[in-house]
Amino acid sequence: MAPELVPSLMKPADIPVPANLPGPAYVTFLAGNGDYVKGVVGLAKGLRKAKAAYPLVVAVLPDVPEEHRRILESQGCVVREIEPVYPPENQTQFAMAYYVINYSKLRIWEFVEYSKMIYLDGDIQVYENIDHLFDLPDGYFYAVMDCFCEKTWSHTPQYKIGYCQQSPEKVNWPAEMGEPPAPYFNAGMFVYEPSIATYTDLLETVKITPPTPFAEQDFLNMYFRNVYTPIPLVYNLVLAMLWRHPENVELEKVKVVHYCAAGSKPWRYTGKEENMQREDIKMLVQKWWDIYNDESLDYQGPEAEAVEKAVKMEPFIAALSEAAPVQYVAAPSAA
Ligand SMILES: O=c1ccn([C@@H]2O[C@H](COP(=O)(O)OP(=O)(O)O[C@H]3O[C@H](CO)[C@H](O)[C@H](O)[C@H]3O)[C@@H](O)[C@H]2O)c(=O)[nH]1
Ligand SMILES: O[C@H]1[C@H](O)[C@@H](O)[C@H](O)[C@@H](O)[C@H]1O
Ligand SMILES: [Mn+2]
Repeated sequence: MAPELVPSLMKPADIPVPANLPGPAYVTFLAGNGDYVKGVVGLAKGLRKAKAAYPLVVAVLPDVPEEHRRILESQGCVVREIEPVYPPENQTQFAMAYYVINYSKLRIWEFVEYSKMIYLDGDIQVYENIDHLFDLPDGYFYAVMDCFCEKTWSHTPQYKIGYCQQSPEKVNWPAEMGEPPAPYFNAGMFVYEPSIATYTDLLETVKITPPTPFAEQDFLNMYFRNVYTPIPLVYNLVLAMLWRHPENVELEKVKVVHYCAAGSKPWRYTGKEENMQREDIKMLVQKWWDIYNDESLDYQGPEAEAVEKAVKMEPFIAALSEAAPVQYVAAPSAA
């Protein structure tokens, strides 16, 4: 086989990562045979619209039907089956039933064929490119701070006294209650590095950690407390922010929307629940549907993708050959 030719003038950072070396990727999680698959299809199309440069991996539990897996693959997703993770035996009653399944998300630390990943819930939509988050320094856990004001938080002291880390000046944390709670992130979106050492330790630690209401979200907050680095809320707009802390939200700057408020999942939206008749909510639900229904955003297959990449490279190659005549060196043959 003839040796491949590569231009010797490429700077190391410009050389595309070879397919067999770990590169960045997006990852989401899918459980069951219900309608969350729609959320993931929407997300795949949203990432395509935002021209994300990296694939979307879907970590699926064994109960995701074959038909849903095929839909995801036909949308260009990489489907990876994971085993469920259960919290310590007979203690699941301490976590909200609805959230128990999310412990399985811990398996995504095992995906070491990727160097860095952005996890996104299936009820998230990406409206603007966020690939730059992959350039954040390694060794930290990046996520957006949560809001404590919705009823889902009613079991906590924060909720009871009306304290929220999003506007700590509104209700001060009383001195007699000790230190205010450490910064707490919403686990619907985060940037992390897969690692077998971390994965093994996460699974060992979860086995000896009593479950708490927000399940893996509480657990991840505890586990990564020393490396947690908040990022701006434009990277995960928890919808309740719109009515709980409107002064903190600049909606036109938001890149990532998390449809987590009760009644806001676009594919289940009826408009009946509290706050669901707000104009901003109706607009965001419509925006989600516009992407979901846009056939031009359907995956066109690997050939179309390769052509698009080649077109993107054209100006770069033209500039290179203008700057200096391209010299080619023989790359070592894989054969
Ligand atoms: O039947 C289901 C339920 C959930 N999911 C997946 O699990 C994710 C989390 O569920 P929700 O988005 O419905 O939950 P919330 O956004 O209200 O939950 C938040 O709190 C949870 C606590 O367990 C998790 O941390 C979750 O990532 C975080 O966004 C979904 O997006 C989806 O990716 C499914 O695939 N099928
Ligand atoms: O992860 C949870 C969930 O998204 C709830 O819907 C929201 O009210 C909470 O703030 C959050 O912590
Ligand atoms: Mn969610």
